[in-house]
Amino acid sequence: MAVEVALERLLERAAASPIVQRERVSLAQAQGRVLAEDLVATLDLPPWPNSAMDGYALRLADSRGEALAVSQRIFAGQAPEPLAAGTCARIFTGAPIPVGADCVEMQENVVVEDDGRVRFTQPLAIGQNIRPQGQETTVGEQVLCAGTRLGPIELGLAASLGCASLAVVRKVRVAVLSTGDELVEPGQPLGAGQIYNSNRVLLCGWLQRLGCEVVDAGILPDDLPATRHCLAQLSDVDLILSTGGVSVGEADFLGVALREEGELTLWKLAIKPGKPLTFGHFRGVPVIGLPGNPASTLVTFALLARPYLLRRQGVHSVAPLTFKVPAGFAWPKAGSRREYLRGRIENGRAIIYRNQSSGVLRSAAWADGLVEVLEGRTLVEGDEVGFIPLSEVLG
Ligand SMILES: Nc1nc2c(c(=O)[nH]1)N[C@H]1C(S)=C(S)[C@@H](COP(=O)(O)OP(=O)(O)OC[C@H]3O[C@@H](n4cnc5c(N)ncnc54)[C@H](O)[C@@H]3O)O[C@H]1N2
Ligand code: MOO
Ligand SMILES: [Mg+2]
Repeated sequence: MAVEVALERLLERAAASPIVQRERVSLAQAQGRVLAEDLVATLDLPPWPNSAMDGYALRLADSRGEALAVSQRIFAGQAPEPLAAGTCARIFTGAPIPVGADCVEMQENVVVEDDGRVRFTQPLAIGQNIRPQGQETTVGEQVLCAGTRLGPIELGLAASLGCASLAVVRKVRVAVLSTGDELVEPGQPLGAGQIYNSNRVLLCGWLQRLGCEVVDAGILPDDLPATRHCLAQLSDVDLILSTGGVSVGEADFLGVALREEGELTLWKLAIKPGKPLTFGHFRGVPVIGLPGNPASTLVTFALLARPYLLRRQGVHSVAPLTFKVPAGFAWPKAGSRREYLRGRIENGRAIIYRNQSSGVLRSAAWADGLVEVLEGRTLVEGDEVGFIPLSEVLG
């Protein structure tokens, strides 16, 4: 199955079981969460016309070559008096424009005479250097729509409108399960045939950055009854996200358990790394089985599980931006699966890490992005490839 078809199916399933509960959280807690209702402006921004420059506010009609006396000084944070006819006001950036003034001249363009009067030497225009009331938004306007993922910019915008808290979608509860008899947690001694569990910390950290509630379900041995038992225990989560045990080996039991007691919807995608990615349900609970090789885990989480989790929370735009860049490498042999190589941009071209084995997580630590080579494609240097910055998918 092609990657885009698998993604479409996953997103359909996600949209069919949206997280509907919502909660109100402070702006500080809203980082990475998803807005549950439209944010509508309850004030104009700016709330009143204000000066864009340090200078002098005046009524254009008063500047007939005559120098004007300064009748008041207005700083940001002050409420000015109406402007006395035939005078100007000293004004600073961000200060409210006094009633009666219709333009601001920056101080660099005026001559202050010995008696303190101000002469305007340059042509002036009505509205000059004035930021009008409501230029950014007016009361009642929709500023952010429900389903927007909240980052520092959106939260800054909400703060500018005076919001101290926002209604967000409840966190998705995700159980992280590492399967494999060979796995040992860092800090423990390593026995014969064992390796350290790297996927657990990778996924738990990534999910937290995504705004999920992580349930660490630990290490699961390669054993069918244990797999069944473990999946059955995780009945109260929104998603079981496992690694390993999805290929065709005699110790790969996740797919077997799903076939027996649930539903196996997706398996074997035309993606490299990540072919055995598995999606299904166990007694009604959605399960995404990521392949165990760490680079496969990373690629399939970024391109399939992450969009699924965002869509469950009602996010509309879930696909990462892909840039077109010239390849700085040749690809003489076409593959039958779409490849996501760990790479970087150097001198405007995509280059790839020397070892693209799906067991080599170091390739991703070296990389700034995933270089997409379509199935059936060969490349010579300079041909176009896709580039997905890791920063697009890691947050
Ligand atoms: N005969 C075939 N063998 C394999 C196929 C195939 O089509 N036919 N597919 C290969 C591909 S592609 C992949 S990817 C792997 C996926 O295997 P599983 O998802 O079943 O994962 P495991 O076999 O359990 O582990 C694979 C590999 O990753 C290491 N691993 C697992 N979990 C972790 C972890 N938490 N931290 C670090 N490393 C982990 C594990 O030790 C294995 O080396 O199957 C191929 N085989
Ligand atoms: O798909 Mo596997 O992830 O090539 O190694
Ligand atoms: Mg296996």
